Amino acid sequence: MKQLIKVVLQPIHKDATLRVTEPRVFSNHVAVEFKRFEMNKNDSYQNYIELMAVNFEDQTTLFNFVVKQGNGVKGLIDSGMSCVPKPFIQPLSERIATPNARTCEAAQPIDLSQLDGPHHKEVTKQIVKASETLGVFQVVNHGVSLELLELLKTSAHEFFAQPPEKKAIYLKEVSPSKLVKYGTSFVPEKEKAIEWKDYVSMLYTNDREALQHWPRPCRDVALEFLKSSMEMVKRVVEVLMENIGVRLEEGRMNGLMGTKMVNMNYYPTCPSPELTIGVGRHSDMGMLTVLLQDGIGGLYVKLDNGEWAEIPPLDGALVVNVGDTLQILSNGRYKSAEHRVRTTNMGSRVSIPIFTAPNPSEKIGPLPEVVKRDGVARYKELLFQDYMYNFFGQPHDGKKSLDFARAD
Ligand SMILES: O=C(O)CCC(=O)C(=O)O
Ligand SMILES: [Fe+2]
Repeated sequence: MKQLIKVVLQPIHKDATLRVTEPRVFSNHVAVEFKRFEMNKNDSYQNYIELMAVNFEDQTTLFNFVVKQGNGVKGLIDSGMSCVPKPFIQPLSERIATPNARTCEAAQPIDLSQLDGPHHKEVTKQIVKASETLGVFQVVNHGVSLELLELLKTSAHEFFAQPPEKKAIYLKEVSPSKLVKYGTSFVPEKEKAIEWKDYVSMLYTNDREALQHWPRPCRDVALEFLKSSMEMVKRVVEVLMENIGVRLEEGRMNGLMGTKMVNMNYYPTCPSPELTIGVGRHSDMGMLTVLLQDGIGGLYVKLDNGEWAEIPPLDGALVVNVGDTLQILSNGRYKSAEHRVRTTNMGSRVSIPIFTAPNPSEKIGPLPEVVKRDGVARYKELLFQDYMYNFFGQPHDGKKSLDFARAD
């Protein structure tokens, strides 16, 4: 909504020029953008300035400010907003009432340096058990340097600390590269309530394109993270495949792991965390996700009994979770993790996931070896691009995404 507000200026001297470009807040719900103003020497000392007022009580204006113009949830908080606006208020069923102190098996990390040594069997067992039950575990000695983990968190903060106009160039409608997308929430146009999260995602094709197109504050560390974790991801997939009697040829393995993407998530501090969510209940669509979270915490996974447990931040550890594709390939033996993120008023949280998924043109469906043993295929065979298209077309809704692939 545009409003004309009259303001009486008392210039310091006759040729005063007012240069205020940052949005400011006059009250809880009005942000004001000043336009450059130059005194007309012939005018009297009293003058008017046209102000553009953004009324955050108007939901369309708020949506445009946050989502369409790319100010993000961070822009809202930076403008002085001290309460949660309506479009972010979750229905009761989705809210996380009290921070749940309960933790789960994933509190005990798996030591990957032991995978190819005398403890191979034991470590394999731990990975398999976690993938068959929770769908998530944490790993240490994963081959990614601890310095890099620190740098990743710093550069995520650096990216989001930039002024909105620097980030908004990567909004999907205008981004100079198809590889990079910046935004807020998951599918904000379709959601009942918007998630309290800004993100930037960087799709990997090759090193040259990553260095050319990924945003400067994070490209080098994000690329290093991707490259130094990929060996570990492939090894974990191999272990899980071996366990179900499957040996993937190199070409098929590369096809199933052909899509790689690094995201940086930013969850601004939230004035009323009990009303919002950082990310709603969902599973990831791909093979495996590797995630670095900072020390703030708030990542929850759903247990078999329907309760939620926190995956506690562990210094130097990475979270690994099973995605829908791996559930489909294994005919349901491995479970994609249903997870969600709570918000907090303790500070802004960052997390950096790497998603691995099949090439769009790759066929996915239960692997023949497993179907033969199970005597039934629980999922259909389909092109990964169809699964992906459906996944990104719906708001987060737990593991409903898998229904798309279920055998009739
Ligand atoms: O921030 C987190 O801890 C999890 C983020 C997540 O689930 C996702 O980006 O898919
Ligand atoms: Fe996720």
